[in-house]
Amino acid sequence: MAPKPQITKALNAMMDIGIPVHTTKPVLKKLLQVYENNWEYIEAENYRVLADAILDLQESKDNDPINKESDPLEMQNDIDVGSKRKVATSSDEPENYKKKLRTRPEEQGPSPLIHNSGIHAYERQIREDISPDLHNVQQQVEPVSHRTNHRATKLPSSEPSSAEGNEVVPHPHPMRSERPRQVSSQEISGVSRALMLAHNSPGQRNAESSSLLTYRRDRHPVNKRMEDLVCYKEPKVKSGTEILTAHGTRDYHAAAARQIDEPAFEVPLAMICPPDSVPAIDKVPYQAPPDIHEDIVLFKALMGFSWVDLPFHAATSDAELCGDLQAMWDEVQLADHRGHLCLDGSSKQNDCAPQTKVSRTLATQHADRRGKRTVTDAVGNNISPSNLSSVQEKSSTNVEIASSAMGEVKLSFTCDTGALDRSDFHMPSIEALCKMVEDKCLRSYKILDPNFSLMNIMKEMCQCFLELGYESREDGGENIIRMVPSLESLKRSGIQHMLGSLPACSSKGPNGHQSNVRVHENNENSRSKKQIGECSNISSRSLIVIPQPEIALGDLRPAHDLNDVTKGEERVRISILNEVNNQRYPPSFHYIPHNIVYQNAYINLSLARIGDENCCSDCFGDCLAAKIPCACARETAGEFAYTRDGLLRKDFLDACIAMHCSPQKHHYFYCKDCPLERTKNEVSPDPCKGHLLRKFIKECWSKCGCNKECGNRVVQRGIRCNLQVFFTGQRKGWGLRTLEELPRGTFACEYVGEILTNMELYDRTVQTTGDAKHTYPVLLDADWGTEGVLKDEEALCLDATFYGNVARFINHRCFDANLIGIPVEVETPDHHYYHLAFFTTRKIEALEELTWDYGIDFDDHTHPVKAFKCRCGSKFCRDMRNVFNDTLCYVSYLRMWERLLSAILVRNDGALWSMNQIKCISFEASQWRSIKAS
Ligand SMILES: C[S@@+](CC[C@H](N)C(=O)[O-])C[C@H]1O[C@@H](n2cnc3c(N)ncnc32)[C@H](O)[C@@H]1O
Repeated sequence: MAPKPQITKALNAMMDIGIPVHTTKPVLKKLLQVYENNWEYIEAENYRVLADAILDLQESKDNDPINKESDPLEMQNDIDVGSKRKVATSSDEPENYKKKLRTRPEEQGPSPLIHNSGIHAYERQIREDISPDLHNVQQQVEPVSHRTNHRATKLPSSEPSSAEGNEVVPHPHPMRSERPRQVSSQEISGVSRALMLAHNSPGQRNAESSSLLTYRRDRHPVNKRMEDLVCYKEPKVKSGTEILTAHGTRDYHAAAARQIDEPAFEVPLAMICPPDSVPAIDKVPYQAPPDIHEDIVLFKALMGFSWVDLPFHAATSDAELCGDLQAMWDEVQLADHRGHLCLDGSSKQNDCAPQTKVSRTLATQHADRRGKRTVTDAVGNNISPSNLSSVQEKSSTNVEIASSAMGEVKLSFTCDTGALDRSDFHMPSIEALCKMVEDKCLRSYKILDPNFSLMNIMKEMCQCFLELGYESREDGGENIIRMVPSLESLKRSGIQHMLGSLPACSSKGPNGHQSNVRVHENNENSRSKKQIGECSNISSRSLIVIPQPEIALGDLRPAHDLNDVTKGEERVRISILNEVNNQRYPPSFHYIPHNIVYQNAYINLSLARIGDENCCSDCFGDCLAAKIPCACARETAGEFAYTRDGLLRKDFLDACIAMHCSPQKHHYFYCKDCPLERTKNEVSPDPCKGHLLRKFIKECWSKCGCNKECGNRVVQRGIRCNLQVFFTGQRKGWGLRTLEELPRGTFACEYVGEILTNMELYDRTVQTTGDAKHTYPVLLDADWGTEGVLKDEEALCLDATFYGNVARFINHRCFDANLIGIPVEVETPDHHYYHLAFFTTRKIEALEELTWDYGIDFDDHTHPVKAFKCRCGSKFCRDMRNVFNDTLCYVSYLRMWERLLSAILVRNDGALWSMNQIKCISFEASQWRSIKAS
């Protein structure tokens, strides 16, 4: 009579691998008879003999049609476990066991439901309930109370079964010569070995698996949890197609069963080499070595689940999971004493890609055993192309999802992407892959169409994988990994269009079949990249689905050409660069090199209006070369504004700067009937608040006799500096900078935009939201004071919000900006309309941001354009919201109010100061304050 604990242990060991008590018991009984109760044989290698015997028996029974109807196991399956018999009679048990032993998915139909939770409960219960009576098991013959149908079950066997009918012929211990039948270790089936390794009890497990077991049971109880998995869908296996099955802990049965009647080799799609896509490295016809399935089975048994079954627990962070997977992987490598190629020296790419490693290793050890030449994969592991080529070209897209009562969710997918048959593919890093997917998808989900589906995201991810893989790399291209061309065309969905990931029409893949998968445009014009740039301010984590039926095609266009925002409209290229964040593009707008009239603006360009006094028709060549300045210099007091070097004359520039910086010194003028105030209140407009009087430059033009290269034609020749649009990172958005040193007085660019009337601007400002806040319109009011009463269509302004040039990127700076806007008369002698040209107020270093003073009154809350909070950083900043941060300035400001208050009191005539007067005092005070502060 065997001691009780030995029976319990044996039953538990079999339970651990899914063999129920009622199946184990009769076999165990037989074994004990054969071995004359010598437990040493039975316990050896974690009950290998017992497991083999059970499986062999089942195999022989399946092959014996006569005995199928009278299964001795069935006859004995209901073993008395004393008063707690209910465990063995659980209705779940036989069915579950049968399902566990199901082999190929084909046999199960497309989407069978496998309820394994019952098994788990059963096992747990058995452990608790095994009766003390069990030690008598081999002497007892139990009545049949419960029949289990194992007929559909197909159990694997590594060697021809020696069972005769129902007779159990155990495998003897391989290490003992006196055993009844010697079996070499090579003959041990993969299944048996896997069972042994996976289920060594702590006291018995050998060095191979002990650490793994420790990991599985102690460090990470995932395997236990995985027993609760309920598979909702299993992958469809296409004829001749190898897939990775994902059936949790019981997969070794399927793999082992496949071993019997069909060649199987499980590798992820990413590792599959099409037969003819790999150069003639290995032309020897490939024969699957007999032990490849052992590897698969062994690995799965060790891991407790196949690589696609890695459990994801809600409470497990990515980093933890990666760490766990890495640990598992290390265990597996340790456990595999045959010294397969492992990931020594692997790159960081592998840190979070255990599935790839696993499959690679299976492939590589497989290839190595055959002693054939191999190719290396992206991390330097050898891969036999012929091994991989045994997998068919075509496969499908599959998603599996499983969850347990404990709240775990398992998601795995195999996505065929219709990859191109190219040899330049390399394995991208998981980090790069994730980032690309995030960029492509998540950040772009400002709006999702109703057809959005997770499947599309997965396909997108696979496509990103490919795109990264085919991008140029720096490692010399030694690692060759091929992809299997797609079987199915990916169905186009609205989201893919929205994301810019697909072209308007589908394309044909190299293998001829239609593929909607876009081959990534690896240039700055990529639609997806445009989307990224436009939407990057959207949180990458917030997926808010807003159904929107139609997306205009124009939305898919890149916002700008990053190499040249001018689209070739200027003589120079002006690039766009963001070194601060991932917002690739500035807001979209139409680049125009010259002003255009929006609608009602009146500009009289007739040549007839230009009299002789307003041009130099007698001049020839370069007017600046003439001894006497021509008529065109009359505007600037008989001297040209420009030097022979094309710079602004110093005294002219100084005067302009002085007028700008000290407007209170009589440089303001007041309209009798201010167009600006009229727009605000047509019926009873406020008095004019004043406009800054400015000096004009007059350039020679078409009616002049000089040539185009005349020194008095600077602004009209356009931009010549090397400029760049860049992201400031100072909460000012984009800005403009120079890439070269600019001397003082250099013409940088003109402010170009739509020419609007004041009324039009007012309407637009009131109505427009969104992008409008990104620009700041300019009043062409430099000469309103001398023009008398301007009609509405003559009171003009420029708005570069929708149409504009590079000047729309120039940010504001109070007082000490490095650019100054100077009115330039070119085509018209009157000053209703003029060009606003920016000149440098000082020498500007390369890479310095260009700024100009918009002339904003930050205290004027009646202005149609609401002032932004100034972040110019100037110590002369006029924005009081900044000023109040400075204690000294605050005190000064208080003093100013004290002065103002006393002035009011002194007047004592009952009259209040006008707003203009107050502002004037305020202005002076702020200047004084600034000086004190500095
Ligand atoms: C002509 S645009 C300049 C380009 C703009 N930064 C962009 O990203 O497109 C004017 C707008 O830039 C921003 N801006 C310009 N200067 C600024 C400053 N000193 N502080 C804060 N924002 C500024 C304001 O939003 C303003 O309406």
